Amino acid sequence: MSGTVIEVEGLTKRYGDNDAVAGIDLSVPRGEVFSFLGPNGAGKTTTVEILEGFRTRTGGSARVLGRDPGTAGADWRARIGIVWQKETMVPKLPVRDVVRHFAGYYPLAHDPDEVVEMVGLAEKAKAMPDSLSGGQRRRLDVALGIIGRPELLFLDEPTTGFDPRARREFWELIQGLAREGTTIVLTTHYLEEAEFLADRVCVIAAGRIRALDTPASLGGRASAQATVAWSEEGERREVRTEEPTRTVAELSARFPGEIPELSVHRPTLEEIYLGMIEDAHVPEETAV
Ligand SMILES: Nc1ncnc2c1ncn2[C@@H]1O[C@H](COP(=O)(O)OP(=O)(O)OP(=O)(O)O)[C@@H](O)[C@H]1O
Repeated sequence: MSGTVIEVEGLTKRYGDNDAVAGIDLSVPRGEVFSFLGPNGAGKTTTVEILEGFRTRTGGSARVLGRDPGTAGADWRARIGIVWQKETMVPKLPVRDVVRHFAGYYPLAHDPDEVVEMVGLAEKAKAMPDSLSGGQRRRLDVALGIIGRPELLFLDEPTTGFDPRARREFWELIQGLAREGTTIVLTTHYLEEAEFLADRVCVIAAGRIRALDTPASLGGRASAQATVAWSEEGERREVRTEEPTRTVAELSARFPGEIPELSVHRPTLEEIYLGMIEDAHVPEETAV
């Protein structure tokens, strides 16, 4: 099935005199991995929870899987998976039985044993949830988010507490789901996670979209100047240029062998992101 999964226009949410969401427009096509980035208090969770149907909006329109999330019912909810920022409440049962229990809520659920395997918990299938490590407990949350074979999966800071290998395995799991056509909305504070997983990144600050682009092009990153640095006559030299290859070729002609301590640096997603957040005049203590 093709088409648009999320369509939002002029979305607002006001708490007292605080515009938590101050007019957001966005559209997410089926099969996309769409990531929200932004400092604490930017309005990401508020936006996502409106889309999940767990918060009311003050203004604007929202369509998710063709329905208004403010009024859509249980059949719509069964098509959505959510991995919350906080641990999902689970019954006091072994991991495998918890997943089996949640599978019972969905008409098209995956095989629970397969999902336990998919999230890397096969060895812990008989363990009680409160005996799991932080990262393993998070994997159980992910299992419960995907057990219903959702068309649209919301992931709110899903890899908090994961060790690097577990994070990499999780990314591969999410890539696999995306390849199968699941649309994924990811909220994260890990820039490398957004860069690895997201087709597009939406930077939100103070309730507004500051940028929406692919990770490679965000904030003019693709065409941003590179810094070529090297050492010469005991000093560190550097040039900022849009043509680093030409600079390296010129240096190569000047030096007989290796160019001493050559480095070519393009802005990372993190540098671009931090620059945007500064431009948005967000107080430092609330930034990522
Ligand atoms: N229930 C609420 N009542 C009043 N204000 C709220 C409520 N929920 C959120 N806010 C305010 O709305 C703004 C946006 O909060 P939100 O939780 O959406 O931010 P966020 O981008 O998800 O932040 P974080 O990265 O810390 O999770 C903040 O100023 C917050 O204090």
